[in-house]
Amino acid sequence: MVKICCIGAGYVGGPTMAVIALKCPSIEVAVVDISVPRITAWNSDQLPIYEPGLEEVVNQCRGKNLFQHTNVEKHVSEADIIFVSVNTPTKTRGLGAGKAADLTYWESAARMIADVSRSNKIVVEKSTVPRELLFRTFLTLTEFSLEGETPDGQKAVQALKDVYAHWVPEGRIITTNLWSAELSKLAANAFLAQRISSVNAMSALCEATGADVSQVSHAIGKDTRIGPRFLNSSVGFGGSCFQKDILNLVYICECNGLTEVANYWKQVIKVNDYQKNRFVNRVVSSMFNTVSGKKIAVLGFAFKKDTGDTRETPAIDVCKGLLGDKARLSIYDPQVTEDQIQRELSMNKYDWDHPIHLQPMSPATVKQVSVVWDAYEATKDAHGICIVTEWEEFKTLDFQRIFDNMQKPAFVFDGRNVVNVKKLREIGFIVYSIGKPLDPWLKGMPALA
Ligand SMILES: NC(=O)c1ccc[n+]([C@@H]2O[C@H](COP(=O)([O-])OP(=O)(O)OC[C@H]3O[C@@H](n4cnc5c(N)ncnc54)[C@H](O)[C@@H]3O)[C@@H](O)[C@H]2O)c1
Ligand SMILES: O=c1ccn([C@@H]2O[C@H](COP(=O)(O)OP(=O)(O)O[C@H]3O[C@H](CO)[C@@H](O)[C@H](O)[C@H]3O)[C@@H](O)[C@H]2O)c(=O)[nH]1
Repeated sequence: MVKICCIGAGYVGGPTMAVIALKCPSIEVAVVDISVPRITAWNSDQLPIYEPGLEEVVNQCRGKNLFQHTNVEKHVSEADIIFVSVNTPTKTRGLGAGKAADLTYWESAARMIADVSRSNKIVVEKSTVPRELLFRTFLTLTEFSLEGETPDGQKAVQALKDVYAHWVPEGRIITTNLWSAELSKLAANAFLAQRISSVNAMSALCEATGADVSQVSHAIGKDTRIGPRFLNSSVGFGGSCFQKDILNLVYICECNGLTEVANYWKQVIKVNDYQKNRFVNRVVSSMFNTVSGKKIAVLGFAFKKDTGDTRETPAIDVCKGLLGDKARLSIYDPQVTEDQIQRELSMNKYDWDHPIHLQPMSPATVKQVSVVWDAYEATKDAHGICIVTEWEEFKTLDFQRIFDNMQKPAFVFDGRNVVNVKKLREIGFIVYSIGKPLDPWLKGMPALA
């Protein structure tokens, strides 16, 4: 039986291995991690990650051909194929700070593989690691063959293809050289993020002119060369990948002396920051230029719907912006705990990407923030509502009931275009919906970042 071991039981390692186990009953999959709480959670009914369908997949395979362990060395030494999916945060200090990947965790995993391996191993890199470093680290630590060019390398490529061929059609498994693979990954995310920054840049222009960004997206999406997907204007993109991958791309460009290319991609992040600032400024300027002491309900904290993941979520910047203006926040998200929200709001930029067990145990609680388990509780007596994540349940809230229980004038700031603006205005709300024609109240209150 082929044995796969995955180092890192996080957002990538956990679900990827669950799918491999499901699709390949003939392969034994061990997921290992240095974090005891994370492994304990994977072995419990409360998985450490929320994703629709994940629990069902794990339940089907756990104990059969899918196992989660903390004994990292044992399972690495027994495996034929080792996936590395440890975290590679953005460096916070030193060379490449704010751009390059911090490879501390990755290097320790690589050293451990070299230490415990007594037979040939295929190492599959899932972490975002610059190929030069990968190459050098393994070359110096082991007798290592890289790329598909050598006969051993070809065998490794075939073994990996055989795993994916269990469910991916042959024609869709692409093999490339290492630089192409690395740049493809970074470019895919950079292109997607650029698309969102483009539509978000249009949203500002729509507000200034009276156009409706949803209509513009719909119209341009009809052109098959553009396509309709990934054109939803928002308060900004988040998630663990887009910003980090663009920063990596920028770093590679700069290392190659390509300043103009680096600046082009940097602009995607700048527009994303602009969009988050613009949203906060709209809130503050609409509410008589001050939110000091006012209760603001924040609906949604995850970086997108259907996940409890809060890494780089725009909610962090929105909340910090409002807290900076001394607002009191009441936050509700169906999948994010109070501890997680408090942790995010008290953490420095980039610290989030370190494993949770290496973060401060009890982060300082942000006193102006309360976290509640119900949208009605969050909005009770609030002066304004900010919708930051597009959870389906926010579309079907009883807004009349919410309006009746709020301070007046009652404001809704929809950062995800989920509410029915017309209906809410009829109820009596003053509504701002990103990229939509402005409420008469908001006209003449320009919110520039
Ligand atoms: N999140 C995504 O969708 C995504 C997609 C593609 C690639 N990536 C890349 O994959 C990597 C992992 O991302 P993630 O989102 O799963 O991160 P994560 O923080 O959720 O998980 C990483 C895990 O690795 C563990 N770990 C760290 N060092 C270890 C070691 N030496 N031995 C054993 N375990 C160790 C940590 O405890 C943590 O549980 C990152 O480099 C990321 O950039 C992420
Ligand atoms: O029209 C859109 C689509 C997305 N978003 C936002 O963009 C961010 C990223 O969304 P999405 O790409 O769906 O989530 P990720 O899980 O970050 O997935 C991205 O990053 C992964 C890790 O690299 C890749 O595997 C995926 O292909 C890539 O889409 C989120 O904040 C979304 O709310 C928008 O604002 N408007």
